Amino acid sequence: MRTNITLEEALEILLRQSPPIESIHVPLLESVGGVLAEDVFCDVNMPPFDKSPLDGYAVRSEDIKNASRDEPIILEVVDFIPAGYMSRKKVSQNQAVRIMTGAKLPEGVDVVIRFEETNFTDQEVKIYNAYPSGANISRMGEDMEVGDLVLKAGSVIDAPEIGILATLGKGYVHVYRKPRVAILATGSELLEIQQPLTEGKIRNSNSYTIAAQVKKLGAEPLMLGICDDDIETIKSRLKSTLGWADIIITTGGVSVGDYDLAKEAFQEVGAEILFWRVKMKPGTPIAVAKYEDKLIFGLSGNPAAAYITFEQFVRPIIQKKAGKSTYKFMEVHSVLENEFNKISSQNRFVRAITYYKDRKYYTKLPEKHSSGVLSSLAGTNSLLYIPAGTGPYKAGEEIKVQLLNHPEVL
Ligand SMILES: Nc1nc2c(c(=O)[nH]1)N[C@H]1C(S)=C(S)[C@@H](COP(=O)(O)OP(=O)(O)OC[C@H]3O[C@@H](n4cnc5c(N)ncnc54)[C@H](O)[C@@H]3O)O[C@H]1N2
Ligand code: MOO
Ligand SMILES: [Mg+2]
Repeated sequence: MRTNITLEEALEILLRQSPPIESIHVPLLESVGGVLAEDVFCDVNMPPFDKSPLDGYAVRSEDIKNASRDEPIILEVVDFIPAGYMSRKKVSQNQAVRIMTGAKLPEGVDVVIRFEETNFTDQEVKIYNAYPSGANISRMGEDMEVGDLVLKAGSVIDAPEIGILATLGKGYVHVYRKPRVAILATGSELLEIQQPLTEGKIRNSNSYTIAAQVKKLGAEPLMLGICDDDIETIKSRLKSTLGWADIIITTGGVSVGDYDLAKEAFQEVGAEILFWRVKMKPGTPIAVAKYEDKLIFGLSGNPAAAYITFEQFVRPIIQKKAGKSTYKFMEVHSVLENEFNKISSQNRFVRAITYYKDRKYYTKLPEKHSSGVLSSLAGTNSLLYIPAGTGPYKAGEEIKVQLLNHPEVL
């Protein structure tokens, strides 16, 4: 078992263990928020024909090359084309057709002129300017052409992707199945959230925080509830979900206490511990085990430690298993608004509120930041990363923060 490893080593070990899960075929609209499991190539030119982008007159540039305000050219109007219809006529010398936005251009024309720049009757149209050949025409294939790779496997499906797939006539699409994430809170001090508090006990907040984090990523959480610090109970809960889950997350019981039994339980159900303890605060004692193609994350019981280690380690793995190709947080330079005096011997993540104003990022740190404090995580959207041995940081200093709502390419 590897121990006391760096953040980078931990992430590398985890990413290596996490190929995407299988794909499923779903109706188009059910794929919103999912990850595309296939490259999508264009099999029809868009637009499929040269079309008018304006309501106006389609003409031949040749006929109007001498047009001017003083000496307009008069063309005979030979047809009228609404969108969705086609003209059977070929436009000849000194002729024009009245054409609506989206309609297919008739043969012979090479320019469209908007109504506002003309004067017209039912029979004729006056043109006051010359236009180069090709002016105001949407060319066949200018949006997408047959053979173009329009969407790559690994892209997240949002509204524009749905529109593209619809354009290509795809009623069904291959997406990766949502990762299934089981969540178990260990600790004999824990009560279910509706239970009244009794002496020495606290309510299980971790399972809910983590289920919310899982849901936010579009994965499927399953809360396994709470269980005592008893190895047989922990093992039986793990076994009950090994068949269903792609990822299991436990909280509590990963440090060195007499009742910290998570690691032993992982091993006794047949999982191999990949590492225990990472050089970071909070969440140092994180333990991760592998069982077949599943990962079991043993996160610290301390609420902020569990939250932050989820964001650093579980989140990229859920995203990679979900088929995403982007799973690293966006990091930005920001101006620290209040000082941070603690000098840490460990790499440290500090919860933060970062906002953008007048073309700069600014970051505020809440007063409380210990790993057992949950309340001050509320409203935070970023993490200040403090490498071991650096600091103290003064107000006004430039720092780097991770923005938790902006994953980018690894
Ligand atoms: N002798 C040492 N003691 C500790 C060390 C150490 O290095 N040497 N490390 C400390 C650090 S750092 C952390 S982090 C914690 C990790 O503890 P565990 O993962 O073993 O978690 P527990 O002991 O079970 O609980 C810690 C804390 O969190 C509360 N908790 C647990 N589960 C929940 C839950 N579901 N919802 C809300 N709160 C929960 C629990 O009551 C404890 O207060 O170990 C230090 N000790
Ligand atoms: O590593 Mo421990 O995270 O909470 O202080
Ligand atoms: Mg403990």
